[in-house]
Amino acid sequence: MAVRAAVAGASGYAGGELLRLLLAHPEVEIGALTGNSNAGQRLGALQPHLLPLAARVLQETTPEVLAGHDVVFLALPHGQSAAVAEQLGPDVLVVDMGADFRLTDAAAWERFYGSPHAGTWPYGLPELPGARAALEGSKRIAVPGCYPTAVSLALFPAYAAGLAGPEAVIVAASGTSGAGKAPKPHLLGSEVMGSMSPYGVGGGHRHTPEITQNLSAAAGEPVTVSFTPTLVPMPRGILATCSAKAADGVTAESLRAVYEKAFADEPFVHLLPEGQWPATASVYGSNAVQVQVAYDADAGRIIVISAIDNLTKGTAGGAVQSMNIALGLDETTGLTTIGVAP
Ligand SMILES: NC(=O)C1=CN([C@@H]2O[C@H](COP(=O)(O)OP(=O)(O)OC[C@H]3O[C@@H](n4cnc5c(N)ncnc54)[C@H](OP(=O)(O)O)[C@@H]3O)[C@@H](O)[C@H]2O)C=CC1
Ligand SMILES: CC(=O)N[C@@H](CCC(=O)OP(=O)(O)O)C(=O)O
Repeated sequence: MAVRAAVAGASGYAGGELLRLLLAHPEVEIGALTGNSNAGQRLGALQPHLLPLAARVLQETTPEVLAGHDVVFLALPHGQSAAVAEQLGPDVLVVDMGADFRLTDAAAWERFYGSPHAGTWPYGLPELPGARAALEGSKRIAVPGCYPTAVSLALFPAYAAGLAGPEAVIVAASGTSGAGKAPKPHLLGSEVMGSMSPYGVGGGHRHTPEITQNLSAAAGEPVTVSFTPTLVPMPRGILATCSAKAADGVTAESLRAVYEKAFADEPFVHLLPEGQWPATASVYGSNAVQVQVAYDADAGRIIVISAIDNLTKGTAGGAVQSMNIALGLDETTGLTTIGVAP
C-alpha cells in the first residue's frame, strides 16, 4: 500500500524540490499540498516544472488539511513547524525541513533564532554515527540545514578518528535558492549576478551551532567552529571548504584511509579519486555528495572539501532518505546519484 504524503510549504523551493523527488518515488502517493500566501493558487502557476501536479490547488496549512496522511513534510520558515507539528498525531511521521527541532541546546537555539526552543527530534543526516538507528521507526525527523549537511559530512570522519584539532575553520559558498523563494533585496538579480559576497561573518550564522553540535558529537569533545558563508551567482549548490589543524602523526595516507573507510558503504557520499575535486555542477539535482581530502604538511592542516546540491541532499533528498529509513524502506528509494551536466 502506498505511503500517503502531505507537503506543507509546497509553493517554496524546498517544497518544490521535495515534490520533484516524491513524484519519482515508487512507494509514495502525493496527498495534500499547502501554502500560506499562495493558498488557493494552482501549483502549476508556482512550480511549473512539476507538470503532473500542475492542476492541483494549494490549500491552507491547517491540521484538518494535513490529517489523514502517513507522512507530513513541513517545508516552512523557521519557527513555523512546531505549532503545526504539535497538532499532528503521534502515529504520523512528521519530517521537518526547517530548523525547529535540530538543536539539542536550548540556549543556543534561543541565541541564534530568538524564540523559545521547541525541542529536539532524531536528526536526518543518516551518515553520522548512530543516526540511522535513531531514525529507524521514528515518527519525527529534523532534517539538517544545508550548510551543516555539507560541512558535517566533510569533517565528521576526521573528528571521529581523532585526526583533527578542536578548531574547525569553514568557508562555504551557496547558490541563491538556499535563501528561499520569498523576495529579499539582497537577492535581486542585479545584486547577485556577477558577484560573490560573504554574509553572517564572525560567528553570527545560525548554522554555526548546528555544525558545532555535529562535530563535537563526532569528536566526543567540544569543537569550536569558525563558519563563513558566501553567496554565489548560481541557483543551486554548496561547496564547503573545511579545515582543521592535523593531530600529531597524521599523514596524507592515514587521512585518506579514514575517509575511504567512512564512506565505503555510503550510497550517496563519494570520496573522489585523488587529484579530482568536488564541484557543485557534478551534484546538481542529485542526492550525491562529493568529498575530497588533502593534508597540507607545511601548514599542518587537514583540508576537506565537499559539494552538495543544497535543495537535494541539503534538504529534500535528505528528507526523503531519512523518511525511507524511518519507514523501513530501502534508504535509496526514489533518490538518484545521477546529476545534470553541463
Ligand atoms: N532552500 C534551501 O536550500 C533549504 C531550505 N531549508 C528549509 O526549508 C524550509 C523552507 O525553505 P524554502 O523552501 O527555501 O523557503 P521558501 O520561502 O521558498 O518557501 C516557504 C514556504 O513556506 C510557506 N509559508 C511561509 N510562511 C508560512 C506560514 N506562516 N505558515 C505556513 N506556511 C508558510 C510558503 O507559502 P507561500 O508561498 O504560499 O506563502 C512557502 O510554501 C525552511 O525552514 C528552510 O530553512 C532547509 C535546507 C535547505
Ligand atoms: C544562501 C542562503 O541564504 N542560505 C541560507 C541557508 C538555507 C538552509 O539550508 O538552511 P535552513 O534550513 O536552516 O534555512 C542561509 O544562509 O540562511
